[in-house]
This record gives sequence, structure tokens and C-alpha cells, in this order.
Amino acid sequence: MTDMEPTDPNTPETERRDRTSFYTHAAKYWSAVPATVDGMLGGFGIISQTDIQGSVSFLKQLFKLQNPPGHERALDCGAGIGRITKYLLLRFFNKVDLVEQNASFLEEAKNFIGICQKVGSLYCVGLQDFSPEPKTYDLIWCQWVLGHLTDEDLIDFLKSCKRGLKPNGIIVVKENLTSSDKVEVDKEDSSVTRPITLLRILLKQAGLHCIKEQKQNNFPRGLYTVKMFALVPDIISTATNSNDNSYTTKLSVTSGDNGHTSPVG
Ligand SMILES: C[S@@+](CC[C@H](N)C(=O)[O-])C[C@H]1O[C@@H](n2cnc3c(N)ncnc32)[C@H](O)[C@@H]1O
Repeated sequence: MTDMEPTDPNTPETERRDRTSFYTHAAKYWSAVPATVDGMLGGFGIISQTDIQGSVSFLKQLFKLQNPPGHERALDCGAGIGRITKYLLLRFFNKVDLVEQNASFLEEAKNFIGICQKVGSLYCVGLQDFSPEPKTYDLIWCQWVLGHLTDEDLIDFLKSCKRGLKPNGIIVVKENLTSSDKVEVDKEDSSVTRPITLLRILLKQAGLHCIKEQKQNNFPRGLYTVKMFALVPDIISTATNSNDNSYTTKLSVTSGDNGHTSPVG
């Protein structure tokens, strides 16, 4: 190649460098954020209680399913200081593990949650490099973190979560969604906010089936729409992969979007 020839932007090497910088930039961003509830919610600590109430109500509905998840073990993904572990998961599960890329947040989680025998392993690693132990979790909760994964890594991560589920286990995704059909990129924290159409495609590619979805209500105006999705292994993709758990998901899908928009990301 001569000096005059333009470099191809899509070479594997360029993609590898872009991916690495996407994650290192996010890690740098979060390293400057205070280890507080307000810090976890981008300055919107005020919405934490409403958020938790919405999640409690959603989770209670999942326990009323015909084949409900057990209460043994949950995993909090992108856990931060353990806000969701403390106020939601520890109320319903005998053991909760946390996975979070920022070591200071996990350190603070010990103080924030307090001494609790029910807190299990604290994994300090990015979700792009993490796979839950197979057949371990009744519930895997992913909130306000999946926008920090590339589409490809998100699919791989969700596939590994699927393998991490116990029978009747459920993955919950609670994320911001764009009101347009476009991905919105936040260069400051190195994240993306996806439209629901893209999220649905990625969930399908991960071999997940949505058994329930619900909009988070009562957030202040001007924030992104936030939705919760309860996901189980898709029967079809499960049938082609005998290592996965099997499900009969004859459950109704509920939806309700009244156009509100949310905090972080
Ligand atoms: C908006 S905060 C949400 C924290 C928590 N889920 C909550 O709702 O309170 C995003 C969290 O994701 C973490 N995070 C960012 N990128 C990550 C990655 N690639 N893997 C794991 N955690 C990540 C950040 O360090 C931060 O703790």
C-alpha cells in the first residue's frame, strides 16, 4: 500500500481498537463518578425509590407465573454500589452475587449494603469478559448497563446469561430506550441508548424470548423511556442447543408505552 491509499476503517484491527477504546473510555468515565446512589443514577438519585418500586412490582408478577423462578440465587449485573442488590434482590433471594467493572464501587458496596450473609461473590470484571457459572441463577438482573456493551458483546453476554440460568430462571433487562428508531450515542460516558426495535432484534439473536414487559412509570418528564423485559431461553434456539435450560413459555406478553422518556446513560 502506498502513502496515498486510504486506510480501510473496517479492518479487524480498527474494530478491535474501537472496541477497546469504547470500554476503556467508559471505565475512565465511571472512575470519576462518586460511589453514591446519586452517582449511580447520573445525578437523578431522587428517582431511585420509584425505580425500585417499579422493579418490586414487576418481580412480584414474575413470582406469580405458572413456572416461577426460585428464590435461591440472583445476579446483579453492572451492580455499581449495589443499589439494586440492597433494595430489591436481597428482599427476594437467599444469595445475591454482584458483577461490576469498577473496583471502588464494589468496595463501597460492602459498606452500602452492610454486613449481610446473603451477599455472595463480588466479581470485578466488565460484562464483555464475564460469563455466569452455568445453571446457577434463578434471576439475572441487568439494569442501566447494557448500553455499555457493543451489540456483538451484548448478544454473547446474554447467551452466557442464558446458560447461567437454573430451570425456570429469568433474565430481567431494565434499560433506557430511545423514542426514535435510532441508536443514540453518548460519547461522554461511552454508551449507547437503543431503540426498542434494535433491542428486540438483539434479544432474539441471543435466543431469548420475552414473557413479560412493562414500562417504568412515574419518572420525571424529559428522561428516556425505561422498560423492563422478563426473558427466558427461546424454545426454538433451546431445541438446537441441548446445553441450555428448557422452557414452555405459553405466557402472555404485556406491553404499555405511553411515550415517557429516563436518567442514566
Ligand atoms: C448507571 S450505573 C447503574 C448501576 C446499577 N445498575 C444501578 O442501577 O444502580 C452503570 C454501572 O455500570 C457499570 N459498568 C459500565 N460499563 C460496564 C461494563 N462493561 N461491565 C460491567 N459494568 C459496567 C458502571 O461502572 C456503573 O456501576
